[in-house]
Amino acid sequence: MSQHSWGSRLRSAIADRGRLCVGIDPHPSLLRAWGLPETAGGVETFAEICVEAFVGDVALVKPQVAFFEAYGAAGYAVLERTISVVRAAGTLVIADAKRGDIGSTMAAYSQAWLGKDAPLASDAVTVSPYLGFGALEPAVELATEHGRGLFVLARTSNPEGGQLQGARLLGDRLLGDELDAADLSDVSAGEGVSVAQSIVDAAVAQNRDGRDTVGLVVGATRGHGLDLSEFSGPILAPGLGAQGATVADLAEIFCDSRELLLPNTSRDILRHGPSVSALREAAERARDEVEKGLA
Ligand SMILES: O=c1ccn([C@@H]2O[C@H](COP(=O)(O)O)[C@@H](O)[C@H]2O)c(=O)[nH]1
Repeated sequence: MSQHSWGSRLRSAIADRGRLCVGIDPHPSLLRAWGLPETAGGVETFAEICVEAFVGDVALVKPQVAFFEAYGAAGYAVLERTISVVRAAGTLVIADAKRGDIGSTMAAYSQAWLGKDAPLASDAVTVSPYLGFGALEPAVELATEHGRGLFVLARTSNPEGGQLQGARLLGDRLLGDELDAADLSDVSAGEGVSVAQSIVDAAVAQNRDGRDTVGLVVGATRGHGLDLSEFSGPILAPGLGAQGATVADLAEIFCDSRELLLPNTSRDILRHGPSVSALREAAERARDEVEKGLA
């Protein structure tokens, strides 16, 4: 078992460099805006500029795997190098890969993203619980063993997420048309726990060892409607900037759960590139604004 838990590593990184998590998202439109080709080579230059601008200034970066994966093996090679350089410099990497599968396959995904010496090994990875929270167990075990973390999608920042994540459960069944009248007779409208809340509750149970291995993804774009009072683990909150959320929204939405709150912003910083100094200044401004707004 690694000496340092994910929670303690995060606390120390936040104390040193604040809680902002800056995205490394090489969107095709950003490559064009930065005068780079839409190739793996363009993505490599983009990532190198981001590393120069952000490493040492912010506590965490979050490469969006999709934008590297788009270029196949060459894109993955760039991602491997980026993760490795950032981690070697002491900045934490959250790989935004949103992996989730049946348990036996999840074990392989866990090795890929959280294995000790795996080529893509990151400090944390985003995972989807929609094959069942229990199917994530291999990832929870490996992350715990190596002092790394998971961020489980609970209430995502996109408007489409609400239909599924806000659906209510009766026991472990969805409340809806498929239940007969007898099932519903003792359940009044609005009763039952939401799917998203059931993810929160499962994360609370996993974190009882005090290591805060299991974090949540809760978007900053709207009121989440969740009871987070029992959850003291990390919360990755995307949506700041390009998706419309502000620091004032963060302060309001996460009024009771700020200790390990990690607001994420990507395009709103990246639009300042390709100048390294302009990117760094934008990240520092956002970092300081978040610290002030959540103090
Ligand atoms: O609920 C979620 C989960 C993940 N994301 C990811 O975060 C960034 C946000 O980028 P912006 O440019 O700041 O909008 C991106 O990589 C998403 O895939 C999210 O937005 N919402």
